[in-house]
Amino acid sequence: MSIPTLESLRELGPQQQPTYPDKGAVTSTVARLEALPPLVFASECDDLREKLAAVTRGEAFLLQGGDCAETLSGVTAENTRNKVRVMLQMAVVLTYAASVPVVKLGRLAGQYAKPRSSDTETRTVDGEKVTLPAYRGDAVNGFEFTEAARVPDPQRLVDVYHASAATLQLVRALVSGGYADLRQVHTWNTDFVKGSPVGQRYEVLAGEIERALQFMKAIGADPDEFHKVDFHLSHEALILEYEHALARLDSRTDRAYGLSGHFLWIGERTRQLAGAHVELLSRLRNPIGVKLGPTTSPDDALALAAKLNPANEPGRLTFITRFGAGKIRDGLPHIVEKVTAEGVQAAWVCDPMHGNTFEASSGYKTRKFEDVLEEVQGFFDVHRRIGTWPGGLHVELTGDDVTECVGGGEELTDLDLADRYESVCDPRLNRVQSLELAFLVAEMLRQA
Ligand SMILES: O=C[C@H](O)[C@H](O)COP(=O)(O)O
Ligand SMILES: C=C(OP(=O)(O)O)C(=O)O
Ligand SMILES: [Mn+2]
Repeated sequence: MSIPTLESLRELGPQQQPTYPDKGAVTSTVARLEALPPLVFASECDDLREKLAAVTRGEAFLLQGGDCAETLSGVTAENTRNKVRVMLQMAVVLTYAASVPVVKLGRLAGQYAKPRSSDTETRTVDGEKVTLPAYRGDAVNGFEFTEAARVPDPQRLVDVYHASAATLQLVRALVSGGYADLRQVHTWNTDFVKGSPVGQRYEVLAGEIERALQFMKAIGADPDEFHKVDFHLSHEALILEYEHALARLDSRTDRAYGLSGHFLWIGERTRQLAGAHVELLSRLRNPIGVKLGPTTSPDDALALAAKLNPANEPGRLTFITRFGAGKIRDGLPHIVEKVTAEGVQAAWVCDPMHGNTFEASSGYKTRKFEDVLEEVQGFFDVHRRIGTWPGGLHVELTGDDVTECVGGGEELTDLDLADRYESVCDPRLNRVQSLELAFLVAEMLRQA
């Protein structure tokens, strides 16, 4: 299938796009991006598609996680390593406690553009109400609350490309250079997390794994799987100029791939069947996802599957449901039932974050750990009742000790949010909360 032109996509009236004041600068940025090499390889996307086919068949579990919004200034070795590390710890917990292979997928190296519910943001500055364009992610404009920062600048797309390349390079080094080797299972448990109750629980599990590895070594078994780990990268394919410029024909097969990341997803606000995002991703060969919120009808899901995966190939399409803790038990079943009854091949993944956001009395956007957990439990219960496989978890998390979501074992409250609230968009689980979630989900998985 050919790649549609950028012009034809723009004619579809895409949602959630920046309004760039300087059209000439957009044209030259797109030309620059088109000339740059792809960030990932088509064969890596194919590998991930195979792994997601195993998820679709109920033979593996997907762990997808990372920031709501990456920032250009956040591209440091420490920040990236911390995110990879918490994902590795969570994956080990899930794999070991539930005996299920875990497919690891970062919301990383490209997650820089944000859809917003309002085009503007109003704050009180020096006693006066000031309204400016909303922050739409570092790919679009600056977070700083000034008129100048909030003007969309296409040059940022090139900055995002280079920041993603740097992140990718570091992730590849961490993954292939020994850091992700299973024999490092103890060394991932460091600093603040190590002393926490969940860190101690992890320590016990890591000890068991180490003994098992020593036993394997003693009997002469040392499979490759202990030394290397697969880790793929994903982001929401939102800004058409960027995604289109990095859509390339694969020389092996002459098929089009979106080579800005391995897995691309379509957000809740841009999943219109006749919209530009669905059109572009329908032409790309990557494994792709679509977020499904509480307004989705079973027919919407079927139509999306028909358009995005006409060959009904397992691994190609992942539905990421994000209903909210109070809606999932009523809203999800009829979608899963109808999609399953029609024989549609799709992986089902739970995003327990985006339906559970609220504003704390302190004004911070937050989520309750208990709501996150309740949505995951609802997701597992629905799939168990229908007999379908709860294929994975999609979470906003960070490897740092932030205070953005309330609750959890540390019992963070509204009053704690100001201590270390660093997200520029949605609140993320911190490292302790992430690990706690992994243990709780492992228990649900064991029962599934
Ligand atoms: O990450 C998702 C969206 O960009 C985010 O939830 C939008 O939040 P808003 O309602 O503050 O715009
Ligand atoms: C924008 C996001 O989610 P959704 O499209 O589900 O609102 C997100 O994943 O950050
Ligand atoms: Mn988000």
